[in-house]
Amino acid sequence: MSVKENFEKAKLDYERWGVNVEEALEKLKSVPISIHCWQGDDIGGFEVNQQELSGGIDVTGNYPGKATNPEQLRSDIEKALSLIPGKHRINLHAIYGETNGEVVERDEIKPEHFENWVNWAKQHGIGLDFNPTLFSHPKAEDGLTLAHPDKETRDFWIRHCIASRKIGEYFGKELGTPALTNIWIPDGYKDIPSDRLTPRQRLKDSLDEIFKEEIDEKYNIDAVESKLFGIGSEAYVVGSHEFYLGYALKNNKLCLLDTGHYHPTEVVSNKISAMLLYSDQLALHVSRPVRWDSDHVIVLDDELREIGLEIVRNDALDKVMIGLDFFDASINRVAAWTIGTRNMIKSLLYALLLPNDTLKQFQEEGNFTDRLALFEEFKTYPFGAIWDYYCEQMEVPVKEAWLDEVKTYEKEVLSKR
Ligand SMILES: C[C@H](O)[C@H](O)[C@@H](O)C(=O)CO
Ligand SMILES: [Mn+2]
Repeated sequence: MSVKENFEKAKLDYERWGVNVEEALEKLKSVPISIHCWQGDDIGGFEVNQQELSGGIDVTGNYPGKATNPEQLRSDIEKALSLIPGKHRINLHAIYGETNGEVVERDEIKPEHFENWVNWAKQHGIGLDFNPTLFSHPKAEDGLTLAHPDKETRDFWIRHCIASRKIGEYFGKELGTPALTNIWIPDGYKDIPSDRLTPRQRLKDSLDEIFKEEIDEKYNIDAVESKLFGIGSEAYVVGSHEFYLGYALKNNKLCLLDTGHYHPTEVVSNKISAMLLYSDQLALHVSRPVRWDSDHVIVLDDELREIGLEIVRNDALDKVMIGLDFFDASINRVAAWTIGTRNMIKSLLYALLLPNDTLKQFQEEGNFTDRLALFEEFKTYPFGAIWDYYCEQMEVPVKEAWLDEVKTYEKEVLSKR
């Protein structure tokens, strides 16, 4: 049977429960996933005076072929985009600027250093998102940046964040879609602090300074990303969830929830509905923490499906800005992007294909038997046939056919680096 014939047959199963499959596919097409560029080069970046990765994050593995310059990185992203259905966005860090061999300090980065990225994004009709980089730098060596006790150090990072928002604004103006500029800092302590308040007070003041200048949200949207712990900040992280939740609500900023930044059994899927009652939008870094914030490539597991469900059934596809944040250097990096991003999209499709209204009604009626029965039966509905058809429609490889393309690319391009 052809992909289309399989689809037509599968569609009937879903339609019996009132699911409009064509409508689901149309909706899915309009959802951009912000794909993080840093999977392609193990968060190295292109600074002339490149430093070792720091900030309590780590990339393990040494699979050959990583991108070592912007052209290679863009070419690898293009390859991945050609294997992922839909129109997506690319998320950059400040260390991915291009400065023509010149050392440009982080507090002096300018839109012009990202001109090539913007031209490339225009060529591909995609949006760009941005992140200041407050790690892998001598001024962040002791693990403190915006909360640093030393004013000069703090001011340096404040200027970096201000410069980053301007770059976000530039992306938004040039590309006609607002950039999400997300601030994540590593600040914290390895051991039990004697004062938790003072660093948080300093972080709050630094953020106030960074956001002093209003930037039109048509061009740039600010987000702040919390964390629970990192390597070297096991006992205390200044920018905790409660810290940023409060800050974001009070200052009309977006909270960015990274799925690896909570206690091992604490799930982001359960936070989405609660937070959307109090803020119009929120942002995600979807990652897969294996026992810690390990940033494994996301798989279609229960939590990823639950995240998709929470976004879809709460009608929040345009309220939750979905970004990815994983980095695995032990496998082909183009494959890592492809697997992870296809999984994110699959989770949304899975959610769009559930009879969500019926399931909600069961719950309201106290009919928990039917609720559980349907949840479980739908797990073996012919979801794959709908997904395959979507891929075919979007002109990307069906099933694992994309893997052959990655292998060819590895043979012809990556292995020659
Ligand atoms: C490189 C990313 O910005 C970084 O991973 C950050 O988002 C994070 O999640 C740190 O743990
Ligand atoms: Mn993150």
